[in-house]
Amino acid sequence: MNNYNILTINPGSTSTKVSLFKNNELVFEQVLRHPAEELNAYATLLDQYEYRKEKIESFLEEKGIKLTDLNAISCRGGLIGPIPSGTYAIDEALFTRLSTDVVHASNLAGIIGYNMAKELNIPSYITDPVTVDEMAPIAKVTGIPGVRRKSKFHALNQKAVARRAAKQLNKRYDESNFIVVHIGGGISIGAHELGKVVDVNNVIDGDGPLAPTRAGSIPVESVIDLCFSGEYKSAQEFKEFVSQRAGLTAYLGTSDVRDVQDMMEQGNEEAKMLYEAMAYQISKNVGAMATVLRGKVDAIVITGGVAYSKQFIRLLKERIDFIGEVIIIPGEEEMLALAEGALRVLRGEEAAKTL
Ligand SMILES: Nc1ncnc2c1ncn2[C@@H]1O[C@H](COP(=O)(O)OP(=O)(O)OP(=O)(O)O)[C@@H](O)[C@H]1O
Ligand SMILES: CCCC(=O)O
Repeated sequence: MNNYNILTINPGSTSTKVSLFKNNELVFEQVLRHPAEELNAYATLLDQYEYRKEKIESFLEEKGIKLTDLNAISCRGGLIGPIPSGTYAIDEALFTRLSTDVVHASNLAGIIGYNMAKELNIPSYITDPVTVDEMAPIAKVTGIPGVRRKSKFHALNQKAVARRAAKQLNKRYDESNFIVVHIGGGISIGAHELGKVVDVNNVIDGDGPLAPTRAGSIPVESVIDLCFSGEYKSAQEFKEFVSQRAGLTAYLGTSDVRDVQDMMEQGNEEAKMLYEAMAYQISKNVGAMATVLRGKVDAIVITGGVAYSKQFIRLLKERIDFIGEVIIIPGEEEMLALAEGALRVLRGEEAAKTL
Protein backbone atom coordinates (compact mmCIF):
# COMPACT_ATOMS: atom_id res chain seq x y z
CA MET A 1 0.00 0.00 0.00
CA ASN A 2 1.24 3.52 -0.84
CA ASN A 3 2.27 5.86 1.96
CA TYR A 4 0.88 9.40 1.99
CA ASN A 5 2.28 12.47 3.75
CA ILE A 6 -0.70 14.64 4.61
CA LEU A 7 -0.51 18.16 5.98
CA THR A 8 -3.64 19.15 7.95
CA ILE A 9 -4.64 22.77 8.63
CA ASN A 10 -7.24 23.89 11.16
CA PRO A 11 -7.50 27.62 11.92
CA GLY A 12 -9.34 28.93 14.98
CA SER A 13 -10.04 32.52 15.95
CA THR A 14 -6.67 33.01 17.70
CA SER A 15 -4.51 30.14 16.43
CA THR A 16 -3.85 27.84 13.50
CA LYS A 17 -3.27 24.16 14.20
CA VAL A 18 -1.06 22.27 11.75
CA SER A 19 -0.21 18.58 11.76
CA LEU A 20 1.72 16.21 9.60
CA PHE A 21 0.45 12.67 9.21
CA LYS A 22 2.06 9.69 7.54
CA ASN A 23 -1.18 8.01 6.48
CA ASN A 24 -3.18 8.12 9.74
CA GLU A 25 -0.12 8.18 12.02
CA LEU A 26 0.59 11.57 13.57
CA VAL A 27 4.16 12.74 12.91
CA PHE A 28 3.71 16.05 14.76
CA GLU A 29 1.12 18.63 15.68
CA GLN A 30 1.71 22.31 16.40
CA VAL A 31 -0.55 25.13 17.50
CA LEU A 32 0.65 28.38 15.93
CA ARG A 33 -0.65 31.12 18.22
CA HIS A 34 -1.67 34.49 16.78
CA PRO A 35 -1.50 37.22 19.44
CA ALA A 36 -4.30 39.80 19.35
CA GLU A 37 -1.82 42.61 18.55
CA GLU A 38 -0.80 40.76 15.36
CA LEU A 39 -4.36 39.90 14.29
CA ASN A 40 -5.54 43.44 15.02
CA ALA A 41 -3.50 44.61 12.03
CA TYR A 42 -6.08 42.95 9.73
CA ALA A 43 -9.49 44.48 9.18
CA THR A 44 -11.15 41.23 8.09
CA LEU A 45 -10.59 37.51 8.52
CA LEU A 46 -9.79 37.15 4.82
CA ASP A 47 -7.05 39.76 5.20
CA GLN A 48 -5.28 37.32 7.55
CA TYR A 49 -4.71 34.91 4.64
CA GLU A 50 -1.05 35.84 3.76
CA TYR A 51 -0.09 36.22 7.45
CA ARG A 52 -1.38 32.76 8.43
CA LYS A 53 0.00 31.09 5.28
CA GLU A 54 3.45 32.52 5.98
CA LYS A 55 3.25 31.37 9.62
CA ILE A 56 2.55 27.82 8.44
CA GLU A 57 5.24 27.82 5.77
CA SER A 58 7.95 29.27 8.01
CA PHE A 59 7.05 26.81 10.77
CA LEU A 60 7.36 23.90 8.32
CA GLU A 61 10.69 25.25 7.09
CA GLU A 62 12.02 25.59 10.67
CA LYS A 63 10.88 22.02 11.30
CA GLY A 64 12.85 20.86 8.23
CA ILE A 65 9.76 19.62 6.38
CA LYS A 66 10.23 19.61 2.62
CA LEU A 67 6.97 20.77 1.08
CA THR A 68 7.76 18.66 -1.99
CA ASP A 69 7.44 15.52 0.20
CA LEU A 70 3.75 16.28 0.82
CA ASN A 71 1.15 14.22 -1.06
CA ALA A 72 -1.95 16.16 -0.03
CA ILE A 73 -3.23 18.98 2.15
CA SER A 74 -6.37 18.39 4.18
CA CYS A 75 -8.18 21.44 5.53
CA ARG A 76 -10.95 22.23 8.01
CA GLY A 77 -13.98 23.36 6.02
CA GLY A 78 -15.95 26.41 7.05
CA LEU A 79 -19.23 28.19 6.51
CA ILE A 80 -20.00 27.40 2.88
CA GLY A 81 -23.73 26.76 2.92
CA PRO A 82 -25.50 23.46 3.49
CA ILE A 83 -23.71 20.47 1.96
CA PRO A 84 -23.68 16.70 2.50
CA SER A 85 -21.06 15.14 4.79
CA GLY A 86 -17.83 13.89 3.20
CA THR A 87 -14.45 14.84 1.76
CA TYR A 88 -14.45 17.49 -0.97
CA ALA A 89 -11.64 18.19 -3.43
CA ILE A 90 -10.92 21.93 -3.41
CA ASP A 91 -11.37 23.16 -6.96
CA GLU A 92 -11.97 26.70 -8.26
CA ALA A 93 -15.68 26.53 -7.38
CA LEU A 94 -15.09 25.45 -3.79
CA PHE A 95 -12.21 27.90 -3.42
CA THR A 96 -14.53 30.71 -4.53
CA ARG A 97 -17.23 29.58 -2.09
CA LEU A 98 -14.70 29.43 0.78
CA SER A 99 -13.41 32.91 -0.09
CA THR A 100 -16.85 34.54 -0.26
CA ASP A 101 -18.18 36.22 2.89
CA VAL A 102 -15.54 34.81 5.27
CA VAL A 103 -16.99 35.13 8.78
CA HIS A 104 -15.47 32.03 10.42
CA ALA A 105 -11.72 31.33 10.70
CA SER A 106 -12.22 27.77 9.44
CA ASN A 107 -12.86 29.13 5.92
CA LEU A 108 -9.21 30.20 5.83
CA ALA A 109 -7.96 26.59 5.97
CA GLY A 110 -9.14 25.70 2.48
CA ILE A 111 -8.08 29.07 1.08
CA ILE A 112 -4.52 28.58 2.36
CA GLY A 113 -4.44 24.84 1.58
CA TYR A 114 -5.68 25.27 -1.97
CA ASN A 115 -3.02 27.85 -2.80
CA MET A 116 -0.20 25.87 -1.14
CA ALA A 117 -1.33 22.69 -2.92
CA LYS A 118 -1.56 24.45 -6.27
CA GLU A 119 2.07 25.60 -5.95
CA LEU A 120 3.05 21.97 -5.16
CA ASN A 121 0.78 20.40 -7.76
CA ILE A 122 -0.89 18.12 -5.19
CA PRO A 123 -4.56 17.78 -4.20
CA SER A 124 -6.21 19.66 -1.35
CA TYR A 125 -9.40 18.69 0.45
CA ILE A 126 -11.87 19.73 3.10
CA THR A 127 -13.76 17.17 5.20
CA ASP A 128 -17.05 17.61 7.04
CA PRO A 129 -17.19 21.41 7.15
CA VAL A 130 -19.16 23.33 9.78
CA THR A 131 -22.22 23.56 7.50
CA VAL A 132 -22.67 19.82 6.87
CA ASP A 133 -26.43 19.46 6.60
CA GLU A 134 -28.16 16.13 7.15
CA MET A 135 -31.06 17.58 9.13
CA ALA A 136 -34.48 16.03 8.65
CA PRO A 137 -36.93 18.47 6.98
CA ILE A 138 -39.17 18.36 10.06
CA ALA A 139 -36.25 19.53 12.25
CA LYS A 140 -35.92 22.73 10.18
CA VAL A 141 -39.45 24.04 10.63
CA THR A 142 -39.98 27.21 12.70
CA GLY A 143 -43.06 29.25 13.54
CA ILE A 144 -42.18 31.96 11.02
CA PRO A 145 -42.71 31.12 7.32
CA GLY A 146 -39.42 31.47 5.45
CA VAL A 147 -37.28 31.07 8.58
CA ARG A 148 -35.62 27.65 8.68
CA ARG A 149 -33.36 26.15 11.35
CA LYS A 150 -29.87 25.66 9.93
CA SER A 151 -27.23 23.03 10.49
CA LYS A 152 -23.98 24.67 11.70
CA PHE A 153 -21.99 22.67 14.21
CA HIS A 154 -18.77 20.82 15.07
CA ALA A 155 -19.48 18.37 12.23
CA LEU A 156 -15.89 17.18 11.81
CA ASN A 157 -15.37 16.21 15.45
CA GLN A 158 -18.96 15.00 15.99
CA LYS A 159 -18.67 12.58 13.05
CA ALA A 160 -15.16 11.44 14.05
CA VAL A 161 -16.06 10.62 17.67
CA ALA A 162 -19.34 8.99 16.63
CA ARG A 163 -17.40 6.66 14.30
CA ARG A 164 -14.98 5.90 17.14
CA ALA A 165 -17.84 5.18 19.56
CA ALA A 166 -19.41 2.83 17.00
CA LYS A 167 -16.09 0.95 16.73
CA GLN A 168 -15.92 0.75 20.52
CA LEU A 169 -19.39 -0.86 20.53
CA ASN A 170 -18.44 -3.18 17.64
CA LYS A 171 -21.11 -1.60 15.49
CA ARG A 172 -21.16 0.28 12.21
CA TYR A 173 -21.70 4.05 12.43
CA ASP A 174 -24.44 3.86 9.81
CA GLU A 175 -26.25 1.17 11.85
CA SER A 176 -26.08 3.07 15.17
CA ASN A 177 -27.92 5.88 16.92
CA PHE A 178 -25.90 8.35 19.02
CA ILE A 179 -26.39 11.64 20.78
CA VAL A 180 -23.09 13.49 20.46
CA VAL A 181 -22.39 16.37 22.85
CA HIS A 182 -19.45 18.61 21.91
CA ILE A 183 -18.58 20.99 24.76
CA GLY A 184 -15.93 23.51 23.72
CA GLY A 185 -16.06 27.31 23.39
CA GLY A 186 -19.39 26.58 21.66
CA ILE A 187 -21.64 23.62 22.40
CA SER A 188 -23.36 21.36 19.87
CA ILE A 189 -25.68 18.46 20.60
CA GLY A 190 -26.45 16.26 17.61
CA ALA A 191 -28.82 13.34 17.08
CA HIS A 192 -26.95 10.86 14.85
CA GLU A 193 -29.47 8.44 13.36
CA LEU A 194 -27.97 5.61 11.29
CA GLY A 195 -24.95 7.75 10.36
CA LYS A 196 -26.80 11.01 9.69
CA VAL A 197 -27.04 14.06 11.97
CA VAL A 198 -30.79 14.47 11.65
CA ASP A 199 -31.04 17.26 14.23
CA VAL A 200 -28.52 19.54 15.91
CA ASN A 201 -28.50 22.98 17.52
CA ASN A 202 -26.98 25.75 15.39
CA VAL A 203 -23.83 26.70 17.33
CA ILE A 204 -22.95 29.69 15.19
CA ASP A 205 -26.25 31.58 15.05
CA GLY A 206 -27.35 31.28 18.68
CA ASP A 207 -29.23 28.08 19.42
CA GLY A 208 -28.83 25.51 22.19
CA PRO A 209 -27.31 25.78 25.67
CA LEU A 210 -25.35 28.76 26.98
CA ALA A 211 -21.68 28.02 26.33
CA PRO A 212 -18.27 29.37 27.43
CA THR A 213 -18.26 32.02 24.67
CA ARG A 214 -21.71 31.78 23.08
CA ALA A 215 -25.13 32.91 24.25
CA GLY A 216 -27.15 29.88 23.15
CA SER A 217 -30.94 30.21 22.77
CA ILE A 218 -32.38 33.46 24.16
CA PRO A 219 -36.11 34.31 24.48
CA VAL A 220 -36.93 36.03 21.20
CA GLU A 221 -38.71 39.00 22.79
CA SER A 222 -35.57 39.87 24.78
CA VAL A 223 -33.51 39.65 21.59
CA ILE A 224 -35.87 42.06 19.83
CA ASP A 225 -35.69 44.48 22.78
CA LEU A 226 -31.88 44.34 22.79
CA CYS A 227 -31.75 44.95 19.02
CA PHE A 228 -33.70 48.18 19.45
CA SER A 229 -32.18 49.26 22.78
CA GLY A 230 -29.32 51.23 21.24
CA GLU A 231 -26.83 49.14 23.23
CA TYR A 232 -25.32 47.75 20.03
CA LYS A 233 -24.30 50.07 17.19
CA SER A 234 -24.90 47.54 14.42
CA ALA A 235 -26.28 44.08 13.74
CA GLN A 236 -22.67 42.93 13.31
CA GLU A 237 -21.68 44.17 16.77
CA PHE A 238 -24.60 42.36 18.39
CA LYS A 239 -23.85 39.18 16.43
CA GLU A 240 -20.21 39.28 17.55
CA PHE A 241 -21.28 39.69 21.17
CA VAL A 242 -23.70 36.76 20.96
CA SER A 243 -21.14 34.45 19.37
CA GLN A 244 -17.83 35.51 20.95
CA ARG A 245 -18.30 37.30 24.24
CA ALA A 246 -21.59 35.97 25.64
CA GLY A 247 -22.20 32.90 27.82
CA LEU A 248 -19.78 32.34 30.71
CA THR A 249 -17.51 35.10 29.31
CA ALA A 250 -20.21 37.78 29.64
CA TYR A 251 -20.97 36.91 33.28
CA LEU A 252 -17.58 35.90 34.64
CA GLY A 253 -15.01 37.42 32.28
CA THR A 254 -13.55 34.03 31.36
CA SER A 255 -14.37 31.30 28.86
CA ASP A 256 -12.08 28.85 30.66
CA VAL A 257 -14.19 26.31 32.51
CA ARG A 258 -11.20 25.51 34.76
CA ASP A 259 -11.27 29.14 35.98
CA VAL A 260 -14.98 28.80 36.66
CA GLN A 261 -14.31 25.67 38.72
CA ASP A 262 -11.67 27.59 40.70
CA MET A 263 -14.16 30.42 41.31
CA MET A 264 -16.67 27.89 42.62
CA GLU A 265 -14.09 26.47 45.00
CA GLN A 266 -13.56 29.97 46.34
CA GLY A 267 -17.29 30.21 47.09
CA ASN A 268 -18.43 32.27 44.06
CA GLU A 269 -22.19 31.57 43.96
CA GLU A 270 -22.73 33.15 40.52
CA ALA A 271 -20.05 30.89 39.02
CA LYS A 272 -21.74 27.86 40.62
CA MET A 273 -25.16 28.85 39.25
CA LEU A 274 -23.79 29.34 35.71
CA TYR A 275 -21.80 26.11 35.74
CA GLU A 276 -24.87 24.21 36.88
CA ALA A 277 -27.12 26.05 34.41
CA MET A 278 -24.80 25.09 31.54
CA ALA A 279 -24.96 21.43 32.60
CA TYR A 280 -28.74 21.70 33.05
CA GLN A 281 -29.27 23.18 29.58
CA ILE A 282 -26.99 20.62 27.92
CA SER A 283 -28.87 17.79 29.67
CA LYS A 284 -32.22 19.21 28.57
CA ASN A 285 -31.01 19.29 24.95
CA VAL A 286 -29.76 15.70 25.26
CA GLY A 287 -33.22 14.73 26.47
CA ALA A 288 -34.74 16.44 23.43
CA MET A 289 -32.42 14.58 21.07
CA ALA A 290 -33.41 11.29 22.74
CA THR A 291 -36.97 11.96 21.59
CA VAL A 292 -35.67 12.70 18.06
CA LEU A 293 -34.20 9.18 18.13
CA ARG A 294 -37.45 7.80 19.64
CA GLY A 295 -35.49 6.61 22.67
CA LYS A 296 -33.34 4.24 20.59
CA VAL A 297 -29.94 5.50 21.73
CA ASP A 298 -26.85 3.26 21.50
CA ALA A 299 -24.80 5.79 23.46
CA ILE A 300 -24.40 9.41 24.43
CA VAL A 301 -20.90 10.51 23.39
CA ILE A 302 -19.43 13.50 25.26
CA THR A 303 -16.47 15.29 23.69
CA GLY A 304 -14.72 18.70 23.46
CA GLY A 305 -12.37 20.36 25.97
CA VAL A 306 -14.87 20.46 28.84
CA ALA A 307 -15.24 16.66 28.65
CA TYR A 308 -11.88 16.51 30.49
CA SER A 309 -13.68 17.76 33.60
CA LYS A 310 -14.82 14.83 35.77
CA GLN A 311 -16.79 17.32 37.89
CA PHE A 312 -18.80 18.57 34.89
CA ILE A 313 -19.35 15.06 33.54
CA ARG A 314 -20.71 13.99 36.95
CA LEU A 315 -23.28 16.80 36.80
CA LEU A 316 -24.38 15.79 33.30
CA LYS A 317 -24.61 12.11 34.14
CA GLU A 318 -26.95 12.81 37.06
CA ARG A 319 -29.55 13.92 34.52
CA ILE A 320 -28.80 11.95 31.35
CA ASP A 321 -27.48 8.52 32.15
CA PHE A 322 -30.99 7.04 32.34
CA ILE A 323 -31.11 7.56 28.56
CA GLY A 324 -28.25 5.22 27.68
CA GLU A 325 -24.57 4.39 27.98
CA VAL A 326 -22.34 7.47 28.27
CA ILE A 327 -19.01 7.38 26.41
CA ILE A 328 -16.47 10.12 27.14
CA ILE A 329 -14.02 11.11 24.37
CA PRO A 330 -12.40 14.31 25.70
CA GLY A 331 -10.77 16.94 23.47
CA GLU A 332 -11.27 16.71 19.76
CA GLU A 333 -10.08 14.50 16.95
CA GLU A 334 -10.29 17.06 14.20
CA MET A 335 -6.72 16.74 12.91
CA LEU A 336 -6.91 12.94 12.69
CA ALA A 337 -10.37 13.20 11.12
CA LEU A 338 -8.93 15.53 8.46
CA ALA A 339 -6.06 13.14 7.70
CA GLU A 340 -8.43 10.18 7.55
CA GLY A 341 -10.87 12.04 5.30
CA ALA A 342 -8.12 12.73 2.76
CA LEU A 343 -6.69 9.23 3.13
CA ARG A 344 -10.00 7.56 2.25
CA VAL A 345 -9.93 9.49 -1.04
CA LEU A 346 -6.18 9.00 -1.74
CA ARG A 347 -6.59 5.24 -1.22
CA GLY A 348 -9.64 5.13 -3.48
CA GLU A 349 -11.96 3.99 -0.67
CA GLU A 350 -14.22 6.99 -1.27
CA ALA A 351 -14.62 9.37 -4.19
CA ALA A 352 -13.87 13.03 -3.47
CA LYS A 353 -17.03 15.10 -3.69
CA THR A 354 -17.30 18.42 -5.52
CA LEU A 355 -19.86 21.20 -5.04
N1 LIG B 1 -9.39 19.73 32.25
C1 LIG B 1 -10.36 20.57 31.97
N2 LIG B 1 -11.35 20.79 32.84
C2 LIG B 1 -12.35 21.65 32.57
N3 LIG B 1 -12.46 22.34 31.42
C3 LIG B 1 -11.48 22.16 30.51
C4 LIG B 1 -10.39 21.27 30.72
N4 LIG B 1 -9.59 21.32 29.62
C5 LIG B 1 -10.17 22.20 28.76
N5 LIG B 1 -11.29 22.70 29.29
C6 LIG B 1 -12.21 23.70 28.73
O1 LIG B 1 -12.58 23.39 27.42
C7 LIG B 1 -12.96 24.60 26.76
C8 LIG B 1 -12.29 24.64 25.40
O2 LIG B 1 -12.66 23.49 24.69
P1 LIG B 1 -12.19 23.28 23.19
O3 LIG B 1 -10.72 23.30 23.14
O4 LIG B 1 -12.93 22.08 22.67
O5 LIG B 1 -12.82 24.58 22.56
P2 LIG B 1 -12.44 25.39 21.25
O6 LIG B 1 -11.71 24.49 20.30
O7 LIG B 1 -11.81 26.66 21.66
O8 LIG B 1 -13.88 25.73 20.71
P3 LIG B 1 -14.86 24.77 19.89
O9 LIG B 1 -14.68 23.38 20.48
O10 LIG B 1 -16.23 25.33 20.12
O11 LIG B 1 -14.42 24.84 18.47
C9 LIG B 1 -12.50 25.75 27.64
O12 LIG B 1 -13.62 26.27 28.34
C10 LIG B 1 -11.56 25.06 28.60
O13 LIG B 1 -11.55 25.68 29.84
C1 LIG C 1 -19.02 25.03 15.04
C2 LIG C 1 -17.66 25.57 14.93
C3 LIG C 1 -17.05 25.93 16.25
C4 LIG C 1 -17.50 27.24 16.76
O1 LIG C 1 -17.33 28.26 16.08
O2 LIG C 1 -18.00 27.31 17.92
